[in-house]
Amino acid sequence: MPSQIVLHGLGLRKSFGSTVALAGVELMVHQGEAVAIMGPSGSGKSTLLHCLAGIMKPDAGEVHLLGERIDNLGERRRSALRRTRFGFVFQFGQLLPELPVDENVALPLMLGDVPRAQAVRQARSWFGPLGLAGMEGRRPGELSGGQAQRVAIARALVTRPAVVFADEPTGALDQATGHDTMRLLVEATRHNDASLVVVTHDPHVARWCDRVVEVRDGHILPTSGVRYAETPTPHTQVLGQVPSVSHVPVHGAEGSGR
Ligand SMILES: Nc1ncnc2c1ncn2[C@@H]1O[C@H](COP(=O)(O)OP(=O)(O)OP(=O)(O)O)[C@@H](O)[C@H]1O
Repeated sequence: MPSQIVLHGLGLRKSFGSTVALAGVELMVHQGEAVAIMGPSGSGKSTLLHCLAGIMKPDAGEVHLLGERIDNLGERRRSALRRTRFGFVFQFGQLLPELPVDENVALPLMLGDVPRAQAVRQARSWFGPLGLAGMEGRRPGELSGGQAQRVAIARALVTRPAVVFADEPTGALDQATGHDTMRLLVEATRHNDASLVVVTHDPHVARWCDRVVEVRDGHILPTSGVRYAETPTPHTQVLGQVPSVSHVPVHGAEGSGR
């Protein structure tokens, strides 16, 4: 069971004009834990993710990463933190269309001053385990939606982040592909001891996670957040054709330190 608290948001409040998006939220995420954030449209899920990830400053409350307060850092330091300690997977991958996909994965390393050849080598080590062998030189437009999301997963993990944030990572995929993508996302983050915070509407996606929290009108429901079901969660089962991630590079292979 994970024990160390990696990410802790407390008393988080955020309004947009008269719209209260977050009305005082507390959420703790433990090391290696996968947490799904669910709730109706407009309930505050993305705002919560953005506040936890340092994309947005809350109006009140605090966010701590491994015990250090991060919400009050200036934009430059929050940007550096997002690049080095966090990984992101969005609904539409958000890969750079003009770059081959190995360079897309290598980009966060290069932005952190890892030499290009080393960054690309490190990036390529993710392709086989994620079922992308042979696709390193393709452009994002030459991939299927599921393949593009696997590239996005590699890009999110290549810097050895403490936490991966995913906002509707399967929202643009059919159900079977979404299922496989979610399985890879959960397995690969866990394999690298990273925590995962995933916003989703889809209960099938949420079932892959260790814990589900329900957001309503800017609050986390007090009844949500039940941990660790007795029954095996789907990530422990053998499912379908997607290659195992047991050989995903642990901590992204050589190079940059946490
Ligand atoms: N930049 C913004 N400007 C104005 N209002 C915003 C902004 N971002 C979010 N909101 C409002 O804050 C509330 C919460 O939005 P948020 O995007 O967090 O909800 P959500 O649960 O992620 O919704 P969805 O599932 O539809 O993506 C909504 O009423 C939304 O309209």
